[in-house]
Amino acid sequence: MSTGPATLTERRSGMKQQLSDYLELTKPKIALLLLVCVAIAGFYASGGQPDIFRLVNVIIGTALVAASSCVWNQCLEVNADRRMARTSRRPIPSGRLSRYGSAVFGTMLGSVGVAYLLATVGWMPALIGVLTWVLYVCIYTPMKQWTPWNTTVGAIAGALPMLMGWLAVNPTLDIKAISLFAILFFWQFPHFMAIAWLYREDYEKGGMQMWSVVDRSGTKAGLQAVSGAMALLLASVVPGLSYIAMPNITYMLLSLFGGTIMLIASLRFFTSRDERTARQLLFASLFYLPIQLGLLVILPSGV
Ligand code: HEM
Ligand SMILES: CC(C)=CCC/C(C)=C/CC/C(C)=C/COP(=O)(O)OP(=O)(O)O
Repeated sequence: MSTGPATLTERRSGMKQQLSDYLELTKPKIALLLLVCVAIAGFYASGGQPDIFRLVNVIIGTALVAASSCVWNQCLEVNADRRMARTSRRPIPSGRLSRYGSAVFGTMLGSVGVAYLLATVGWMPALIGVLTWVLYVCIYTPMKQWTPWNTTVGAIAGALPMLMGWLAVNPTLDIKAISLFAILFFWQFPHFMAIAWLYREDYEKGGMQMWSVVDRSGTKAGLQAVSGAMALLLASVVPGLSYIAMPNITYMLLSLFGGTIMLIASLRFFTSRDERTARQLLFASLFYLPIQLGLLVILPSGV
């Protein structure tokens, strides 16, 4: 053990580690996909001709508020995270960052994010940002310990950023805005039921009441995945039903194709309920979403 003063190299690598720990607290991979969703919602809401500054501003503001919510989520879940293998190496449970310092960091991110949204894209996206934060941190996070319905609440929080992207460029929420929200909402059921099954032992150790924990047979998790995938398939077709111009048949056919793959992966998971089909479903969900949303950009349907 070294007792002397830290060398410059040691201090530099300590700082690098701290920076990467703070970054890890913001769950950057989830945030990245979420921001792609926000960007696509904004692009789509503007009929393919967005005010680029508003779009960039809503992405920056949402990134800050979402990062804040993820930091606070980990400040509140430190005891559960410590008990689960998947999360025990996170910066707070492993002791690399303090809970207090992280809470300050999370509060700063959130305050700057809300102020930024207010200043650049107006009160509507800012209000949805605050509501999403409250739903995720104050309701979903503690709810994980009480009831498996937590996922439904988490999925509302996961889908609301779509409306932030939309409202930043278009003040009217129409059927297409609602269908974008619905796509992201229903997508989370196959996405998360696969995860809930893969980590069911971990979740049990952490005291988390997921469907895969309260029903060890996996039937309920499987049913939730299949129901979510069915609703997703229907919701994904809606943006193609243009009521001004012609329905966009290419978009609708490709959406039906993608939705069917998600449904087949969910049905396979439901019938087999094993590691392989759960991993395939998780993998399919992570591929499906950017492709499905990308279709909205490359095959616009007369917003
Ligand atoms: C009920 C809602 C959700 C829950 C409970 C949930 C939970 C999780 C968990 C636990 C993982 C880690 C899986 C692993 O370690 O193998 C994960 C991965 C992932 N999730 Fe979700 N998620 C939800 C919604 C979302 C949303 C809304 C997005 C973005 C639009 C998203 C994007 C991702 C991505 C990109 C990954 C892979 C990256 C990684 O492993 O960290 N998730 N999700
Ligand atoms: C604008 C704003 C506030 C956006 C926030 C949206 C957001 C981060 C949604 C995430 C959805 C979600 C429930 C993820 C899983 O968290 P988890 O706590 O179950 O994951 P974990 O077990 O890995 O911690």
